[in-house]
Amino acid sequence: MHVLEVPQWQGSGAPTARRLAEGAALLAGMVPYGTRLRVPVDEESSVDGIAASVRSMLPPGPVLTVGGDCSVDLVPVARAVSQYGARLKVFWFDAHGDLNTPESSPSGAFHGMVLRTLTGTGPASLVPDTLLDPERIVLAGVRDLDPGEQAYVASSGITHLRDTSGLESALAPGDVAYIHIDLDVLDPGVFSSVGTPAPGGLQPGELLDAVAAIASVAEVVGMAITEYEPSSAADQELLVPLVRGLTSAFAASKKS
Ligand SMILES: NC(=[NH2+])NCCC[C@H](N)C(=O)O
Repeated sequence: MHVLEVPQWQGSGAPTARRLAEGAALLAGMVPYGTRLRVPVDEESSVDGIAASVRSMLPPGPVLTVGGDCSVDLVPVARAVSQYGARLKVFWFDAHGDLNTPESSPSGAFHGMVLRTLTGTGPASLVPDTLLDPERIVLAGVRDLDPGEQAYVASSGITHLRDTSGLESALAPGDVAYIHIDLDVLDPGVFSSVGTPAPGGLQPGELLDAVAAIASVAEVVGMAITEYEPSSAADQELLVPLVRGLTSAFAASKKS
């Protein structure tokens, strides 16, 4: 297993986004195993340029990508789509849908467009060659959708599950899973080190149980943990066992 650290903040519109670089390093340091690779990011870097670096550095096989903002997952998910096609289910654990287009986005920030871009609508330079069928997407814990996103969810065939218990039933026999985690899926009352918090989120145990349930019925072919903006010692302490649990479930997932 490889751990790909992407200290990107350029996809986020949050005023505190610069903290994401430190968050990426802290998250990578919490992963108890794996070979760590770090994508170079600096003041001059663009989302396009970083995506190109991720593409050239992404090792074959299972990769845990740590952000950085949510859009660090563009290339890893796109690769899983091209490898697994209609067998792939993408579980998007997030407070947000990240389903805006450049036209519908209220912020203009790419991290709110990344999942929509994977389905084919987004900044032209970032749309992948092989598109993700919305019917292969499961939104988990998502509770803050902009109007354009609501309309897209209602018309596109995306599965939107507010209750994360039993979400593994979205998997058919033979399916494999990609698990994207934006830490703002957690309730801000228990974890608030994120740039775009939204009330009504999951407890850490609920997130872990849901991920473990997916990993017990399907091969997890990739995972990302994103959007950590370190701002308190208590949040950092909460993440240590959570990251260990999530990555252990990933490593131990059923092999198809
Ligand atoms: N991955 C995230 N934290 N996304 C936040 C997106 C917020 C808002 N929906 C936007 O598009 O600007």
